Amino acid sequence: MADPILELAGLRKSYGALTVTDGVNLAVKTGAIHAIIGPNGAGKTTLINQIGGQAAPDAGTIILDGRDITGLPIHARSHLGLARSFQITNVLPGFSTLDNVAVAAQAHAGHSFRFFRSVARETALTEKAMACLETVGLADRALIRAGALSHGEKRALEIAMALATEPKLLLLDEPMAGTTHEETARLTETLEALRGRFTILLVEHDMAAVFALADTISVLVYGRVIAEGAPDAIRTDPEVRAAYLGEEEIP
Ligand SMILES: Nc1ncnc2c1ncn2[C@@H]1O[C@H](COP(=O)(O)OP(=O)(O)OP(=O)(O)O)[C@@H](O)[C@H]1O
Repeated sequence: MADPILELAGLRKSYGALTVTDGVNLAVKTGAIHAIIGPNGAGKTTLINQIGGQAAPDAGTIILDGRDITGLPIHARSHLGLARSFQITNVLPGFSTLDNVAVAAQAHAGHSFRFFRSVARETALTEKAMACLETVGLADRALIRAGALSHGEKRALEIAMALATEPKLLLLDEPMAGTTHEETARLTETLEALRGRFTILLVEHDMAAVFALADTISVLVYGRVIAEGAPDAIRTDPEVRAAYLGEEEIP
């Protein structure tokens, strides 16, 4: 596979006496679906927060597409192609599903539409937003108020809003959280359809989804990557199974 789009080297972070990221090295290959799993409190969200810019590492570097982004603010990372799925709280419930995606596209790429006259600009944004909704299977919900979508549909909408920013790397922190069994299956299909078109770094507790989707799985325990590899290798790794005793079932 191609060069890594994301490289973490010697990343460290502590909260007081608690070391939450303990020398993490990680490379996400372009075009891959790369999952990070680990027991509760292993430091997965803290790691994603450092990549997204919501938390600052104490040491180490974060390289996105060859550029050191370690000290950059969130908006600069977003400009360089890093997208984190919007939280449901960022969805405007009174706006249509389509308009939510159009607003995300406009917010990110407003300047690239500046040469369009307003009607053409609106058409271009609407077409782009519609394409993102088609990608996540929400095209038939385009004109419905976002507030009226089901929980699973809102999660799909968040992904569409992130896709509208044309990310080089999409960070997904627990996209299946709170979804029903059917919604999880649908979201798994949605993410499967993104394979090869987008590079995804996924934190997810739903092990069936992770093992179905991931090309590579990194296992984080107490802030360290204890194992990394293809799902089949991770599934049978004795250290991984020991770390998961009493936690989620590994399929
Ligand atoms: N802002 C903070 N201040 C202090 N401690 C924190 C902070 N954020 C996280 N922690 C602690 O760091 C540890 C790792 O938390 P984190 O949320 O990154 O783990 P996680 O692997 O995402 O957990 P989960 O699977 O339960 O979501 C936990 O012990 C948590 O209590």
